[in-house]
Amino acid sequence: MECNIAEKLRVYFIAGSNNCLNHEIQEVLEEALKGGATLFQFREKGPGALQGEDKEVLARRLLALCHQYDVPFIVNDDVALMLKINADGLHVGQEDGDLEHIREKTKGKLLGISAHTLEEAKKAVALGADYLGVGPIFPTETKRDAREVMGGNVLEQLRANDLTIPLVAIGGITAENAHIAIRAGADGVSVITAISHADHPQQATRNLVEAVSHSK
Ligand SMILES: C=C1C=NC(C(F)(F)F)=NC1=N
Ligand SMILES: [Mg+2]
Repeated sequence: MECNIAEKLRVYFIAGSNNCLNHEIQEVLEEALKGGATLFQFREKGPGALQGEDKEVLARRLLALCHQYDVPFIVNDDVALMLKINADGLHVGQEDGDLEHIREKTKGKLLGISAHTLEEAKKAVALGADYLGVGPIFPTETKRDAREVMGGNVLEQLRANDLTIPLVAIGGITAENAHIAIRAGADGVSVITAISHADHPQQATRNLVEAVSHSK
């Protein structure tokens, strides 16, 4: 991953097959890529999520689509799948099993780790994360076990404590509130619902790209 990671985090679309209501995930992803999404995370979990072979087949198809648009493909949680399909990176939460060796397991790949507090952020930096996912910034319907809503506070606290690692905000983010996360110190925003539930995912993505670039 030669590119500037902070740039890649600008509009980070995250989805699994069960997040896409109006269209198939492949259609939604292609629309998001056309709309300027800079990174994609395959997060196949929760009710109705695919498993095993079906999950791998879908992952391979979406990875190929991302690479047609020169956008890196990140896998959520599933290290084995990430390695098996040679994805571009992995995103894990602090509770996702033994993180002690996660850096060596993901050598040469992009590694994102979730952080909800300054302490968790420092731990993730020590583990060798390339970026941190910080949130939930606003209330979210998507992640059922989300921690308490934080607004821009933790982002500001991380920057005030001289953390310079690339940060992406997550949790209830829309084109209307994205500027709050960027002004608080995030390099970009990640979204599930704002794109996956949109009637027009390409326009929804364009709106997010605009909102982020006008907040810088
Ligand atoms: C729980 C999560 C927190 N942050 C992120 C990301 F935006 F990628 F950093 N992805 C997740 N799945
Ligand atoms: Mg997780």
